[in-house]
Amino acid sequence: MPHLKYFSGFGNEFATEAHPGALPVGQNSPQKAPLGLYTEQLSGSPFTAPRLLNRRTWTYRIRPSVMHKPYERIANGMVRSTPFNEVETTPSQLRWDPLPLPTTSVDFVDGLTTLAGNGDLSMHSGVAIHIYAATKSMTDRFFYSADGELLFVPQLGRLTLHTELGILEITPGEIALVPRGIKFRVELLDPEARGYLLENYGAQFRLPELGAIGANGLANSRDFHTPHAAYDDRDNGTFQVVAKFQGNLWATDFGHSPLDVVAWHGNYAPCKYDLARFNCINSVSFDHPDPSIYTVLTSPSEIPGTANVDFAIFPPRWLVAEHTFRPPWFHRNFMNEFMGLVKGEYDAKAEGFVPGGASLHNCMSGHGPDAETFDRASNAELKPVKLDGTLAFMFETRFVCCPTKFAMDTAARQSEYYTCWQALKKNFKP
Ligand SMILES: O=C(O)Cc1cc(O)ccc1O
Ligand SMILES: [Fe+2]
Repeated sequence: MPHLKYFSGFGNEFATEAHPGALPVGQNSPQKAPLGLYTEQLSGSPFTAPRLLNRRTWTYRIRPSVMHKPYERIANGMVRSTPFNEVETTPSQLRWDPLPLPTTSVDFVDGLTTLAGNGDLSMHSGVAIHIYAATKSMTDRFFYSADGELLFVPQLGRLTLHTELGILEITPGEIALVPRGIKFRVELLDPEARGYLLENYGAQFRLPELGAIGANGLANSRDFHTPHAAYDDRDNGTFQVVAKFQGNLWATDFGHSPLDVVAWHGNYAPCKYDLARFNCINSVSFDHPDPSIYTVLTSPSEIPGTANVDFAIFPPRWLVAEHTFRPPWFHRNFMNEFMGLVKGEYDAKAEGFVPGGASLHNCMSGHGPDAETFDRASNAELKPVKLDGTLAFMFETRFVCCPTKFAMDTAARQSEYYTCWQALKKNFKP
């Protein structure tokens, strides 16, 4: 793989050509596009979206995207979509071990398993939470979701995402965003890959407002990286494109690689971000702040402050709060919390929440530190402590997250999860 080149900045206007002269100058659709290319616009928002939210990219490609046979339904495998009503959603706390890696040769698409979701994709609201687990690269196979944008959170194994607009390499500790509709194939750089994949049916992820924090901090725009144009000029054989459309998988054959964009300009493009760049802000006086302080990206809804989904991380950080119970407090929330762990340990759980695993605490369901953590943190000497070698994250969403039947029935579900709180003692001494 040649050294990959990226632009810096979140949601910027970029212009890139993989071949000199491929990008028209001063206009979008010349009578004849340069180098015999086809012009095609890809809109990620309505044409009339306000400038701040308007997303579109002009592509100059070897063939237009329309050149393919009709799509036909293929099996959905373990992929699920709205309505998430296979089982009645329990108010109980749920937790899972990591899903096992495939023992056979399975690519990213075939290795997708949906754990939970909410909302209504046809109404552009809610999310689906999938786990990917793959042992094989996609070569002549491509995927896109018309249902939502995709947020990759790798936990095991490096990936190369070959997208229509360029190539991104991501490693555990980094994330990638692939906008709705953009085709890609996933190559494995290691023998096995596993991670979390959030499908966001709602408004596109953006950087959160910083309010009193000011002009800098949390995830800084310049640390998001968008690839330069790169094209694949293969037209020997068949190239299967799998579309996720209205909750179902459909497939068709192209006579050429759909990743044939030689040049593009615009602001609707994939990007990646190294979570180690997150400028983490925390209490330097007392008390444990609300986890909104850890928001990397937000997908707002029409109700102020009520995200369709927030992506928050719990990265390595110093804990210095005085006269404070430092781990997360016991709580019951309006919002619904799906958590995953990329590496290390999470400070609210002494055991059982392991890398590749997941937990789900839905609306108003009590949760917080397990008994061992409560005991330890209540008695710990409050010197400065570095929480290191850890990376947990949360998909926090306004709607109850409904587990799939698979998620409830799988042997990976920890049916004894509730016991981690049962040893909490009565300490009340009036
Ligand atoms: O572990 C959790 O439940 C997530 C979480 C973390 C935190 O620091 C405060 C509140 C919260 O819900
Ligand atoms: Fe919580």
